[in-house]
Amino acid sequence: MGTSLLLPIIDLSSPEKISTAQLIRQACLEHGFFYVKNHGISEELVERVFKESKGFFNLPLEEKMALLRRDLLGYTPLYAEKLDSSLSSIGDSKESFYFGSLEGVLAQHYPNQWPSEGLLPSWRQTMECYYKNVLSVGGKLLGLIALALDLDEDFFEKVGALNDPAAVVRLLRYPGEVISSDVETYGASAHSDYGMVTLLLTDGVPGLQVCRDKSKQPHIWEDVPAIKGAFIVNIGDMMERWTNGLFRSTLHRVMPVGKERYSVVFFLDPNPDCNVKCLESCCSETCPPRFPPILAGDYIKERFRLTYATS
Ligand SMILES: O=C(O)CCC(=O)C(=O)O
Ligand SMILES: [Fe+2]
Repeated sequence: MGTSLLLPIIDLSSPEKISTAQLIRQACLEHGFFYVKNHGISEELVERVFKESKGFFNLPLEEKMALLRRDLLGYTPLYAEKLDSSLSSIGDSKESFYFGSLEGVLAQHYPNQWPSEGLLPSWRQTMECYYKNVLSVGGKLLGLIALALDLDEDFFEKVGALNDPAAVVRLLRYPGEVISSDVETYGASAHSDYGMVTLLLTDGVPGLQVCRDKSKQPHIWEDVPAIKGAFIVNIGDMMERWTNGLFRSTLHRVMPVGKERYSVVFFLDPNPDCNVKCLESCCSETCPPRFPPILAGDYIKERFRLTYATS
């Protein structure tokens, strides 16, 4: 493994919103990655989520295949996805399960697929509870990110991003053993996340690495160790577009370390009808917008198409 990166730690319970927002600003300018502690989600709930996730991935393959991903939600088997579509290797060495909105228009259009209660009796209840909790943490964080950009705290509500947001939990399992192949395989190949902000929990097994300067070759990869109880948070590409590249959506990947690894990712993406366009405070005559305005739904659709096109 490479060198470990000491990322800033944000205390979400701090009553000092302005100074917390300042710390977030610094973290987003420098790394696009930071830790969030004291977020209010109990350790007990997190343990239950990991336990239920293991229960699901331990099911026979045919049970998991019965929940194969449809309209973005459900099970993706090993090697189904290639996050770095430029690679010639087989897909990434991981299996996953996505679930999303519990209520609202998106929940109606994209209904969740749940494992049967007969197989995993407390699964749905645990996952729904986690979804509600992590969505609330994500909303709080976006308020601070808005403050960090000198915007009103409810900016992302006002532009419609959080009105029925496209928020998704993704359970991941990386197998310990990797198939032998002539080309290098990854747990998750190099990518940046697509949305606004991502909140990640891992079981402590290493493997996550970030590349702080994607424009510099060769890429330099640094390890991001887990901190027990804290989220690893990173900025996504749509936030980078909103901020004209001021807030960084940092390249990251998961390397296989010869040990099974579980993680739980929460992607907080804007409502599909939200128009993501450069913030006025982030552009000027000398620094014009680098990205044209785009509807969040169109942007996400295209990114998913590229990720799954080559599998
Ligand atoms: O599993 C991890 O630690 C990171 C996963 C990730 O980056 C992703 O799914 O976008
Ligand atoms: Fe990611």
